[in-house]
Amino acid sequence: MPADAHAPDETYSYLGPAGTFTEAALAQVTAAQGKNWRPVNNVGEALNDVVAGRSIAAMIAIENSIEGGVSATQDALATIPDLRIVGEYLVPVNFVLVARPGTTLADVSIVNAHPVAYGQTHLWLDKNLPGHGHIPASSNVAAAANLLLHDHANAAVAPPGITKHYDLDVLATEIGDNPNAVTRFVLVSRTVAVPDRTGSDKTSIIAELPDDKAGRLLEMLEQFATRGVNMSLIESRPIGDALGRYRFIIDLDGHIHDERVADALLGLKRFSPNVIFLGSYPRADKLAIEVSTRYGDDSFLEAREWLNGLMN
Ligand SMILES: O=C(O)C(=O)C[C@]1(C(=O)O)C=C[C@@H](O)C=C1
Repeated sequence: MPADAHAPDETYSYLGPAGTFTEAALAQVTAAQGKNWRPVNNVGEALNDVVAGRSIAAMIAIENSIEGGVSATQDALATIPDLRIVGEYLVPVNFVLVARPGTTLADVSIVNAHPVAYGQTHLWLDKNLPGHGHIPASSNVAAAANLLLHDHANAAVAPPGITKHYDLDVLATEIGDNPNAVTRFVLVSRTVAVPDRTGSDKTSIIAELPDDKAGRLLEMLEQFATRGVNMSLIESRPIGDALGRYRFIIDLDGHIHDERVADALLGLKRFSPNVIFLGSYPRADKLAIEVSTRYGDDSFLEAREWLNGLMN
């Protein structure tokens, strides 16, 4: 191996360049400290690094509290096989408007911004820059860096720390539409053994309905409801092969080693033609999952013993 090359199991891919919120999420991963961090241009590239074995894991944004699910991430996780979510991280996000030195707000007609960041700042932009145009960027930091590469835009939506990395003027601070905005990130690796339960876990799955008959979605949700499994997220994404066909991105409270979650997954597997298990992993918010005794492990084990007794 050349002296400057890094071993894949020492490499973590993330949406770059340095200074993105994705990098701030990776900074929360203890195992990644002191390792090689590989900046990439999009979610697909990050996950392909993992699939091809160029990196051990990739940090990717999956949901924003204002903009909702990051569709590129949801679609990639649904279509690239053998991936596992191994951790979840939260990063508060806020934005500044930056421009080349000497620019004033009155000069700004075109704004460069990552689409998710644009979606979180459009109230401010519509109010303060009515009539502005928008050019999408591959990341929040790339939006700012682009200003110094060419003059397609005269301002960019960027993370607050951006002026540490680039010689730009800050035209406005706190331009996020909601000061409490948070982005949820996941660390994704190739299929690995499921980590042990912590008591504060989440299980992510993607499932399709068997057909387009009345009540099918309700039937799928019953698999969780009848086992006392709470969902913390359900979103639909087009499967893409025909109009009106959707897959469902679902987060469940609990771990696949919890009897109620395992039992719900068995029910789901019998019902759905395509279930993808994305992983059981510790929750970023560390909230303890409350389960009534009716749905506790003992309750499932006792019921199974009872049935075994009847059959023997
Ligand atoms: O990590 C960054 O800074 C990004 O530009 C990416 C990203 C995203 O992909 O959703 C992350 C968080 C923000 O909410 C907006 C954009």
